[in-house]
Amino acid sequence: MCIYSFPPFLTIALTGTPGTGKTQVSRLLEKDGYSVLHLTEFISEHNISVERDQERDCNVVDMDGLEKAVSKFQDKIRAGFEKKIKEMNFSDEDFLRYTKDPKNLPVLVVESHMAHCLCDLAIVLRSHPAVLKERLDARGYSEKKVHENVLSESIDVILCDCYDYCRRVYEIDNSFLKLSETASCVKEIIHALYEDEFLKFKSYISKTGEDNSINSHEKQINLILEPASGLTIVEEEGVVIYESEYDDSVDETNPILMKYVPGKNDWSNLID
Ligand SMILES: Nc1ncnc2c1ncn2[C@@H]1O[C@H](COP(=O)(O)OP(=O)(O)OP(=O)(O)O)[C@@H](O)[C@H]1O
Repeated sequence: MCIYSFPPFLTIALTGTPGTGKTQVSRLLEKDGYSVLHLTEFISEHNISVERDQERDCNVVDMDGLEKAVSKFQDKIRAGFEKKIKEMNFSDEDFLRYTKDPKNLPVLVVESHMAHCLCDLAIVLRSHPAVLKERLDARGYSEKKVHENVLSESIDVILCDCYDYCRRVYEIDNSFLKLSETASCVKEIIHALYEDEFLKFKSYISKTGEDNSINSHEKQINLILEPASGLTIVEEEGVVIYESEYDDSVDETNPILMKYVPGKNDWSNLID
């Protein structure tokens, strides 16, 4: 589920099969000043696991409880950004320049192999199965657990999930990238995505004649953007919420799916 206001606050999933580097890469982002939520830590801090799956050697999570807790956390971070922005009298151009600094970017990166279930935008880290196997073996995982994860990466399980849950999905194959290079790719996508969503929302507002001043936060502006099929629009108190039906009927969902090739992407393709 996502809620739109202007300027947009985006929640972006950094997802991928275990071992693809989400934790390490997100630590690098954090160091640079990006807001990051590490879901696994968040779940244990908030006691959201309901039981232990002994066979799979992992915790079973209460997804409703998790969604509520993340949404509360997201509201807190968003309010912090909005308070800061409100105090400054930016033009749109100045605002975009200001958000080039990660500390000022109204984006929350949620890092976990299930982060995409909570976000409508996703960056998927991918690694060649042979590379992934090496990394997971080095962690001392059981043969069964390594096999399950390598198989899952081979048949695009997380990517397919993203395709169901999210409206925009980006893949980065980091098999032959350094961690810092992977982090640079992620940063480039985050900023391009933010700018694109900002301009798209702005253009919508201009067309509909809504108040387009970025200081008009008191009133959240109605933004009716075309949802990907499979998403329904719900309007609550002037805020538009896109709800995805998380069931088999959404397999016709058509998010933008892009492979990120460092230095080769033409971001004008981002605009749908
Ligand atoms: N180019 C690379 N990109 C990502 N990880 C890399 C790379 N090269 C080596 N690694 C190593 O692979 C491992 C990835 O572990 P990490 O915990 O970040 O993965 P993860 O996707 O967060 O896994 P989990 O979901 O289990 O937390 C680390 O030990 C990291 O140093």
